[in-house]
Amino acid sequence: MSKLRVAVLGAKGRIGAEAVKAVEAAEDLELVAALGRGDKLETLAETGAQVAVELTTPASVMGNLDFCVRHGIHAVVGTTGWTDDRLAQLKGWLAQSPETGVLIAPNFSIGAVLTMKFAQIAAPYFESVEVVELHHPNKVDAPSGTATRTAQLIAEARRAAGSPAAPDATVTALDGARGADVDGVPVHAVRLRGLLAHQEVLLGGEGETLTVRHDSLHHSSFMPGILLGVRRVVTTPGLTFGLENFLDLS
Ligand SMILES: NC(=O)C1=CN([C@@H]2O[C@H](COP(=O)(O)OP(=O)(O)OC[C@H]3O[C@@H](n4cnc5c(N)ncnc54)[C@H](OP(=O)(O)O)[C@@H]3O)[C@@H](O)[C@H]2O)C=CC1
Ligand SMILES: O=C(O)C1=N[C@H](C(=O)O)C[C@H](O)C1
Repeated sequence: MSKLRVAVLGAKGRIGAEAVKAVEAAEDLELVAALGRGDKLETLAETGAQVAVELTTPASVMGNLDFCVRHGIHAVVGTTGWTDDRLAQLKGWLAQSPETGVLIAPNFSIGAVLTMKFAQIAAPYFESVEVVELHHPNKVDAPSGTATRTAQLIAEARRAAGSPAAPDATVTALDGARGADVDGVPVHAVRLRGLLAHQEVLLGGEGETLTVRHDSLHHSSFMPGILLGVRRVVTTPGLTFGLENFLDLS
C-alpha cells in the first residue's frame, strides 16, 4: 500500500520539529516537505502532499490553510488563535472544496482531551468552576487554546443543565486578578520557565473541591494525536473541531 504523503508547516518550531520526527518514524507515512517561515507554500503542491500538519503561529495559520484548502490538501491543525470569525472563514473555504478535510485540535494529547471531557461532565455538579493553565514562557498567546476550549465546554454543560452563575462577591479587583472571562468561566494563565503545558480545572461545592489536572511533560505527548489526525482526516471531509471526534470516548 502506498504511503500517505505528509508535510509539516512550522517544522523548525518546538512541536513542529517533534512532528517531523514522528512522521518520519511512521511506516505508513512519508514526509514530503518540512517548511519553515519564508519557505514557499507551492512546495506542498509540487511534492504532492496529501496532508499538511499546521504547527505555526496564530498570525500564519489562516494563510497556510487558505492555500491548503484551495489545493485540496487536507490539514491537521494544532495552531491556536481560533475565533468564531476565523472558523466561519475556514468553513467558507471548505464549502468551495467539499472533499477536503481539516482537523483543528486545541490539544493533541489524550490526557488533555480527557481533562476536557471530565471537566464537562463534572461542571454542572459544582457551584464554582475556574480554569488555570500553566505554560512555558515562550508561548505567544493567552489563555491557551486548550483552556479556552475547556471553558467553552464547561459553559455549554452548565447552560444545558441550567446551572446558575458561580458565586463571586468581588467588588474591587486589579485588572486581570480574576482571570479572563471565557463564556462566563474565569481562566487564569501562568507563564513559568521550566513548564511545558499544564492545566487544572478547579471545581468547588459545599464542603468539597475536585481538581482535574493534566501535565504534558514533553512534546512527544502530542504525537499519537497528530498521527491519528493525519490518518483520519483524509477520509473526513469538512471541518472537525477537537481530537475527541476521532476517539471513541463514550
Ligand atoms: N494542539 C496542540 O496539541 C498543540 C498546539 N501547539 C500550538 O502550536 C503552535 C506552535 O507552537 P510552538 O511549536 O511552541 O511554537 P514555535 O514558535 O516554537 O514554532 C512555530 C514555528 O512556526 C514557524 N512559522 C511561523 N510562520 C510560519 C509560516 N508562515 N510557515 C511556516 N512556518 C512558520 C516559526 O518560525 P519563526 O521562529 O521564524 O517565527 C516557528 O519555527 C502554537 O499555536 C501552539 O499553541 C503547541 C503544542 C501542542
Ligand atoms: O503553546 C503550547 O505549548 C501549547 N499550545 C496549545 C494550547 O494553547 O492549548 C496546546 C498545549 O497547551 C501546548
